[in-house]
Amino acid sequence: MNIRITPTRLHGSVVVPSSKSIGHRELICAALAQGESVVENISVSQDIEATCRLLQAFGASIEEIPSAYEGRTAYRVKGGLTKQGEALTVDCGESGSTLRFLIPIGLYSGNTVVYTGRGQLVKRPLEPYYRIFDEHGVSYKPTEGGLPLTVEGCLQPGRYALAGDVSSQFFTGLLVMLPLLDGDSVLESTTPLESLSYVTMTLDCMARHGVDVQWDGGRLFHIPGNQQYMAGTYAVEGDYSQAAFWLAAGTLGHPVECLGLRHSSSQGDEVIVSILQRMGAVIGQTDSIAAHPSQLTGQVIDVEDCPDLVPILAVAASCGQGTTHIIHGARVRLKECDRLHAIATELNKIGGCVEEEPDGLIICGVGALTGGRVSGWNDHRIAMALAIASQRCSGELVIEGAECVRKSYPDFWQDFAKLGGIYRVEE
Ligand SMILES: O=C(O)C1=C[C@@H](OP(=O)(O)O)[C@@H](O)[C@H](O)C1
Ligand SMILES: C=C(OP(=O)(O)O)C(=O)O
Repeated sequence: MNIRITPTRLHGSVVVPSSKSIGHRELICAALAQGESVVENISVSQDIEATCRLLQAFGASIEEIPSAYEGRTAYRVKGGLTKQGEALTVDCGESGSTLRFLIPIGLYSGNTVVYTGRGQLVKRPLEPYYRIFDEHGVSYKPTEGGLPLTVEGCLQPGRYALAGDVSSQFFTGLLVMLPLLDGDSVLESTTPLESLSYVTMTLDCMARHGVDVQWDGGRLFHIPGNQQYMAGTYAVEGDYSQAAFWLAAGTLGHPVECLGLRHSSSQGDEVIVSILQRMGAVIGQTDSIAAHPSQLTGQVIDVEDCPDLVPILAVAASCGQGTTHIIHGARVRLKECDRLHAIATELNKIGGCVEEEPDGLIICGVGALTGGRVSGWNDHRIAMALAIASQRCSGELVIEGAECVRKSYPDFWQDFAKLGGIYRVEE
């Protein structure tokens, strides 16, 4: 599906979807708990559906119940993983989180599991797990280095060491599972741990479910064994990674207000507010967060801890003035597409001036863009960032493959229209 946008300035209020990252974690902790939990205020997306699918295959019961939040879903989750008779084949869709979070849990469930997926997920890195499996006697069989991947065996309490510069998702996967084993474990990052805020978010969620990890902020995590997840009820807060698109829109056009966000969140992407402010944005924070039209100027932006913000930051920087240098973003090449290359290519097609570096971008603010045809690269964050860039285009902008927003934000185009965006769908 292509979307043809007639440039206009967005304005108004939007209730942002609830956090996908917290949603995955809450569903997993609930599925590991004995007893019944309710996970409230879920924004259903393809990635969240993938996590539910896998947890159900591993034996958890997940049932949709009426939500107290308009347009949202609540899930009643009855925990308990069971060994099934035969090998399970599970479809992770395109969700890196689902695959990496649930591989250790699949081992814990005692099943032989064949993990399948689509798009880039088939090739996204899994080597840190392979090294651990080699050291700990777990058998695994990838297909041409990727998915489908068969994993069989079990993990014992012990010492686990893995690189921290590929994806923090491996740490989350192990951190969530190791406390269930019948002895203590130590998890070590052999490099500085990137995307650290996502690990903190994991520990936060585990703590809410009564599970403890000892961590002094360094590279070692001490994980007492024989712990149990407690069931509970939790309503997921708004998603800062998604709010980032609307806040950037507000600085480029007319004021845009985001509702549903929590101040002092465990989400590292909350930093979008201070990054935009540093670029010169006027942002008001009350119960909601509102961005106002502002002249943005170039900055050095370190994205080590907020990789998902890169596409929209590249757009904001292009629409400002001066040079922005995005640094520590090598991992951003390992997402749904090579996001450094994709956003540089597409912005340059429409009058931007973006240069790729091995681990970052140099962006010259050009203020205004031309419009034309761009690709969404089958990557939700590229498509959504380009949609916001349309505000500064002098002519129509066609985004090819715009349906990819379903991965994280199926209502994105509806919200775009609610904020005054004008577009036509071209099949
Ligand atoms: O743990 C999570 O929820 C996520 C971690 C990040 O990945 P990396 O740790 O691979 O950077 C982020 O990019 C992804 O969208 C969600
Ligand atoms: C990279 C993302 O997700 P995942 O790694 O879970 O596929 C994302 O949502 O931008």
